[in-house]
Amino acid sequence: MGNQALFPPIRFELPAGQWTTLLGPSGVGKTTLLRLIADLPIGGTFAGQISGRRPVALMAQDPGLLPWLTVRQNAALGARLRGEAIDPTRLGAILAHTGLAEHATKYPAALSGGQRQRVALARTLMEDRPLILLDEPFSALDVRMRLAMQDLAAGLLKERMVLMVTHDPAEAARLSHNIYLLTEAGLIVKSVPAAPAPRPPSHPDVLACQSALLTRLIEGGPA
Ligand SMILES: Nc1ncnc2c1ncn2[C@@H]1O[C@H](COP(=O)(O)OP(=O)(O)OP(=O)(O)O)[C@@H](O)[C@H]1O
Repeated sequence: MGNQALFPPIRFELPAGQWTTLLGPSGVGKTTLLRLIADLPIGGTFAGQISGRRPVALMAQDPGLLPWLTVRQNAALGARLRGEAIDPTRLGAILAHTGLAEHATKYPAALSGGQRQRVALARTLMEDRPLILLDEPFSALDVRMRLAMQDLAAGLLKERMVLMVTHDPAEAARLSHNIYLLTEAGLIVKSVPAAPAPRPPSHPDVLACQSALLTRLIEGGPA
């Protein structure tokens, strides 16, 4: 950004049908990377190449709900903006699975932060896109809800190409097929547990992966 590069040249691939997770210190450029992939403006210039772009759904850090629309209308916003028919069965199921059915007619101002985040998740899950970008999608949720939403997203996005940014090593260890750590020195590939995702949070391999990530994040420093 500005005259200074955020990080040195990096290269990575997003395999289809896999969940790829990006961790790293605050301000290193994770959101910028998502915005680049989504072809959205960034606060600087980009030198590089992104190949094989696909139609994308981005769930940003800020839920970005429209205050004059209800939960139900916000969740279906993508189709509404494109002038497409909304599948009421799919919408009803996603609102039910995200625990929002009873809040469907409320407006964002009447929701908690976690409920707002779930509306943003519901909106992203409603988007039938091959590439899904998630920026700290579960950060505002309590532990039980977080696990439930992780399982829901992992199930609904199984066939998709997913790139998630998170600060939570436990989340990364549970959900990922590939884990990258972005630092000022470059991109570090981390190993993932062998068990199929989503993995139980207390599985020994998940705890070991979580611990290794935590250690690396605490240590910081160059790759
Ligand atoms: N629109 C912008 N204009 C100028 N600089 C920006 C802009 N957006 C982000 N930056 C800067 O670019 C750097 C990377 O920001 P980015 O949001 O990608 O970090 P991040 O790794 O996602 O951080 P966090 O974990 O805190 O969300 C930061 O130093 C930030 O201040």
